[in-house]
Amino acid sequence: MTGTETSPGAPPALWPAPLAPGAVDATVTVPGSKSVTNRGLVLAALASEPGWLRRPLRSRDTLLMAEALRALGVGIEETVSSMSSGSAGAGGSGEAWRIIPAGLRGPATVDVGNAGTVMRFLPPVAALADGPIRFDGDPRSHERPLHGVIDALRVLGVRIDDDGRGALPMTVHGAGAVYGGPVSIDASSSSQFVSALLLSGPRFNQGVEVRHVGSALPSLPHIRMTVDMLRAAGAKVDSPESGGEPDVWRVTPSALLGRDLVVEPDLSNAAPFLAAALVTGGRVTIPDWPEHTTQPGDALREIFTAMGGSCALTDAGLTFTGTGRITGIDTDLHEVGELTPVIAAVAALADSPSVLRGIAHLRLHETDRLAALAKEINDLGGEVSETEDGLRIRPRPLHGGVFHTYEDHRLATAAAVLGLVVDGVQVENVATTGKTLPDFPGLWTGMLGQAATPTAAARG
Ligand SMILES: O=C(O)C1=C[C@@H](OP(=O)(O)O)[C@@H](O)[C@H](O)C1
Ligand SMILES: C=C(OP(=O)(O)O)C(=O)O
Repeated sequence: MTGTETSPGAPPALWPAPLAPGAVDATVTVPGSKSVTNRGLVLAALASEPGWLRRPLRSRDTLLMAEALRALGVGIEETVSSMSSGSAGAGGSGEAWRIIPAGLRGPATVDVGNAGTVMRFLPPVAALADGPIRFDGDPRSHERPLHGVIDALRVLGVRIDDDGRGALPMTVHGAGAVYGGPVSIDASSSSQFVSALLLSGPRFNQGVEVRHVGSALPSLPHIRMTVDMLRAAGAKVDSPESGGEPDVWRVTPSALLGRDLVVEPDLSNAAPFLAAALVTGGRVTIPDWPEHTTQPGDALREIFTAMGGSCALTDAGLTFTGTGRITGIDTDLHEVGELTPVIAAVAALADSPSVLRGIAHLRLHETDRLAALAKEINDLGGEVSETEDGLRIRPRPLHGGVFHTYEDHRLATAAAVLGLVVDGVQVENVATTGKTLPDFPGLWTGMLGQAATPTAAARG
C-alpha cells in the first residue's frame, strides 16, 4: 500500500492536498501519453511485423489495453531498454514494450475498465479476430456512448450481441475478417468513434470510409493523432485536412509496418503541473515537450498564457512561468475538452470570471464533468454554474473541505491545484489518478519539494 490506495470495501481515502510552501520552481518529468500509447499498441498489434513502443505510459488505461490485446493473442514483452537518451526520464524509465502481432482469436474477455480508448478502439480489432470477444468494464463504462462503434460495425457486417442500448456489456463475434467500406456515424458525443474505425481500417478488406453526420465533432486533435499515426505506420489515409471532404476520412486497405516509436510525454497530464506555476507565481519545466505534436495538451501554452503566465520552449523543455496573478478566460474548449477540469480549477482562483464553452460532451466522460466540477468547487465556496455547453466560473474566496472525485483522474488533479493555495482541501480517492498518471501524489510532492521560493504570505 502506498497510502493512496484503498482496500476493497473500505471508504475511499482522503488525501490532504499539500499547500504550496511558496512559488514552485521545479522540473517535472511527465509520463508518456495515454492516447499515443494506446494507439501505438493497437497499430502495432495490427501490423505485419513486430514493433517497439518506448517510454510507454504504464497506467490503468494502458495496462488494460495491453492485457486485452494479449487476450486476443498478441505478444507484448515488457523490457527495460538500453536507450541512452539524455532525457530517458520522459517515460519514467528506459522502459520499452516489444509488440509481436499474431493471428487474433477468441474466445476472449476484455475488461475495458473506464477507458474510452479501450472500449472504443478494440471492438473493430475484435471483429478481425476469430471467435467471440466479450467486452465489459466498470459500471460507468455501461453509461458511456458506444453506439457509433456498434452501429458502424454492424453496417460493415459484424455480428454484435448487446442488450439493445448500444452500450456495454456486449459480445463481438469476430469472423476473422471485416469486409469494410463506407459508413456514416454521429460522432458528436466522442471523437473516439472515428478514431476506432480508422485505426483498424487498413485491415478491413475494402478499407473504410467514415463520414461523420451530426453536430460538431469534439477533440479533433485526437483524430489528427490517429491519422498521423496511421500514416507513420504506412497506411494511406485521406482526411479533411489533406484536401478531402469535410467530416470524411478514407483508409485504404494495406499492411501496417512495425514501428519503433518513442511515446511523447502526456501533455494533458502536464496541465496540473503547469497550473502550479500559474497559481503560485512560480516556474515549472516539463522536459521533452515536443516541438510539433497532435496532442491537445499543447494548447495549454496558449490557454495558460492568456490566463496570465508566459512560456518558453527550449532544449530543457517547456518552461511555464506565472506571476501569481490569474486572469479569467472566455474560451471554447471543444477541441481540447480533456483539459477542462484543471482549467476550471485555475479559473476558480482567477481575479475575473471565466466562461468555458463547447464542452457539453464532457457530461459523458469518466463522470459528468460539468456537474462534478460545479458541485465540488461550489462546496469549497466557489460560484460555478453549468451552461448548456459548459461552465461559468465566478471566482470567490475558497475554503477547505472534501473534494469528491467520482473515479475521475482529472477531477483529482484539478483538486490538487486548488489545494496548492486553499488550505484544507482533502481529495477523495486520489488513487484514481492511476487511470493515466502513475504516482501522481509522488510527482506532486516531488514538485513541491524542489526549491520552492517562499512567497510574502508564506514568509509571514
Ligand atoms: O482518442 C483519444 O485518445 C481521446 C479522445 C478524447 O475523447 P472524446 O472525443 O470522447 O472527448 C479525449 O477526451 C480522451 O481523453 C482521449
Ligand atoms: C475522457 C478521457 O478519457 P477516455 O480515454 O476514457 O475517454 C480523459 O482522459 O479525459
